[in-house]
Amino acid sequence: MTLEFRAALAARTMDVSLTVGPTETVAVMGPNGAGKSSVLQVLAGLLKPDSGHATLDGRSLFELSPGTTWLPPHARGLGVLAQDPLLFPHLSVLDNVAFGPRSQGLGKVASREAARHWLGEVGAMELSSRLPAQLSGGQAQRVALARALATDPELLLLDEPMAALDVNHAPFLRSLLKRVLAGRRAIIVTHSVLDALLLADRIVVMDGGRIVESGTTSTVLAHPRSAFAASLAGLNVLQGTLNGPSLLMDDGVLVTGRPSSVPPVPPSVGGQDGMAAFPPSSVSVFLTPPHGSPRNVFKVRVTELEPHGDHIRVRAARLSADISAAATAELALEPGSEVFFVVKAAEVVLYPA
Ligand SMILES: Nc1ncnc2c1ncn2[C@@H]1O[C@H](COP(=O)(O)OP(=O)(O)OP(=O)(O)O)[C@@H](O)[C@H]1O
Repeated sequence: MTLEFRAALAARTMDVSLTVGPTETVAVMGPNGAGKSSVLQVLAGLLKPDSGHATLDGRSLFELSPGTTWLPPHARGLGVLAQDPLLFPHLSVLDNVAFGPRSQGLGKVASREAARHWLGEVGAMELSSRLPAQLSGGQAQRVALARALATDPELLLLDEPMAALDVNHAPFLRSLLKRVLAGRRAIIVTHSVLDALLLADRIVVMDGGRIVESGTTSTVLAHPRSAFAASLAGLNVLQGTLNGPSLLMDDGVLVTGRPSSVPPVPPSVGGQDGMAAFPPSSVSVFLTPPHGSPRNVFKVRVTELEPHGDHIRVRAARLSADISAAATAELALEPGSEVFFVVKAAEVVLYPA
């Protein structure tokens, strides 16, 4: 039993197909304007696509061709938690949470009982009689989570739920979400790799209104295929054609590496599209090309220098190197410098695209 979803909307250049299992949490990630929120809006019934359909455990949420079904938001069996808690300002915390069960036809007493249960689950029982204006941002978000869960939704939609919280409140909500998402079906839009790591079973990367990559969180971070996932994973990633222990890039540069073994990937077939990944910390920077052991040498022009932990990150178009401040000074690096990025073959992991 799953969520099956497909939607295309020309006005937002969106065309997405997505399946989510009964107890799966999927993180939707991608650059600004990729279409992540639009996917949630279509699922929530707030944005109508040109075509597509969605079924939740066999029940149709919408079907735009050939017939037309379009369930209104409240009839979809969803819980929504956005960046803004959007609580009803005139209702107490208890009544905000009781609102959903009450709308589903539960009696007043039973609805309040359910609300108390969920307020207890999110550690907000003592806030029951307050009005939303009397809550901190973190408290309001916890109440909004209780409200989203109180209707026992078949699918929880979370749109950057931690984004508006300060650094002190975010960890608490994150661990709370980890607990409540276990065994539930959820889609979380997030810019945070930490949220994806801790909360999601699978990452879907969107770009330009389409899904460009999808896989278990660990696979996507270990073997990124899109530029966005590579940046999330903090890796340099190059694209080309696999041939034995090397990758031939479109510009004719040959990258030597070792086939990936974790998780197992099929042995590479010559001529197959593939990727080569290596961390910026494995890259050395030279002013002249070095000789010796099997190493990959990329002639590059430095575009940017920026602090990165206790190192300096040297950026050059699609590659980055992390080197010490002393080495940066010794090489007299600055934007525009022509240098050689050097990485040992043993540090480069090759895998199919
Ligand atoms: N209300 C709107 N009306 C028209 N176009 C919109 C509207 N909201 C978003 N868009 C457009 O739809 C596309 C997808 O936007 P969306 O907000 O879904 O992306 P996103 O991945 O959630 O971005 P972000 O990370 O910045 O929130 C973008 O091109 C955006 O400009």
